[in-house]
Amino acid sequence: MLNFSDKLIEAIKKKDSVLIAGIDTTVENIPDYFIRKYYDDEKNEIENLKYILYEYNRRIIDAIEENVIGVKFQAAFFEQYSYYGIEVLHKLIQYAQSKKLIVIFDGKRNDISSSAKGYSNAYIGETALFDKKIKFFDCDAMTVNPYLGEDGIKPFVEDCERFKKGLFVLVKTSNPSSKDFQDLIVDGKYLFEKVAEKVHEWGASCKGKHGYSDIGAVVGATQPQAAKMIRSILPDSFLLIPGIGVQGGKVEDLKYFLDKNKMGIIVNSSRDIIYAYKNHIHSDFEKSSFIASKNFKESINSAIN
Ligand SMILES: O=C(O)c1cc(=O)[nH]c(=O)n1[C@@H]1O[C@H](COP(=O)(O)O)[C@@H](O)[C@H]1O
Repeated sequence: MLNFSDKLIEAIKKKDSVLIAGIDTTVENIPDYFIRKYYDDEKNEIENLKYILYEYNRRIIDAIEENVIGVKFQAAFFEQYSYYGIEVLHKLIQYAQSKKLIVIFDGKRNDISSSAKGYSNAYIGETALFDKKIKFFDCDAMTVNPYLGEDGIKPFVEDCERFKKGLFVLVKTSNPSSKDFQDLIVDGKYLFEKVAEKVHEWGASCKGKHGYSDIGAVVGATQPQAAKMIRSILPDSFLLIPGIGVQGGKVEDLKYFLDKNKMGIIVNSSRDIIYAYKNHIHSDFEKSSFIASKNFKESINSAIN
């Protein structure tokens, strides 16, 4: 079985893309014509939710799959619909896996180690159930929050080693308030630099055959200055870069995130892809998302090659 970092590298080469589509769909943003077509008055809201939320995202995945290496599912968008949403998430993860896409679970999870282990079991590891061990979600990677420190991260790192999975630790996030804590000075360094140093340490035991670590960092596209500093601390980690487009991150700044081989990045875009129909690219939502993802892939490639 390939390490996560090797899987990423192979997918990037095969598809000539570093693009990840963020599946962050809410029902109110699904086009009216789609809802009118599929809403069944004979069924209740929940049954309609489950069908429409699944079907819209499934079709988006079909439309964009040749332009992206994977999908990132943001848990909040599914959790807001209670366990009905989680059921849809589970089905969509399986669908993306059947298409050989890389699946990232974005829940920014963490807790004390015993609880962190439960999150890790669910999304990248396995859960003991009677006399069996079950891989419930079996995603390729997940996002984690480092605020609790090393003992909260270790259960995830151990599962990465054991199951060849990946982690993306929040190092410098894309939002304006990321400065509140992440830019505090500790021992003469920014706190995000300290976190990056830890990510480097945690990743030392999980390296793939290409020499990249399976423990990566989340660095917002809106943070090119921080990215330069983080890259020097993390020369062989993948950076997951969200925040391009709607949040103000620019494709031209991606060069600051690259490693010495001009690699080591994956770039997420959510709303600009899943709701591309709102930009009137095409009358059909699937074609709109296809065109948006293709344009995105190409503009990223010309900015980083
Ligand atoms: O971990 C993330 O994915 C993440 C970290 C971060 O710093 N900023 C950030 O926007 N994200 C996620 O990336 C996605 C960005 O969505 P768009 O702004 O619509 O492309 C959302 O799912 C966010 O939750």
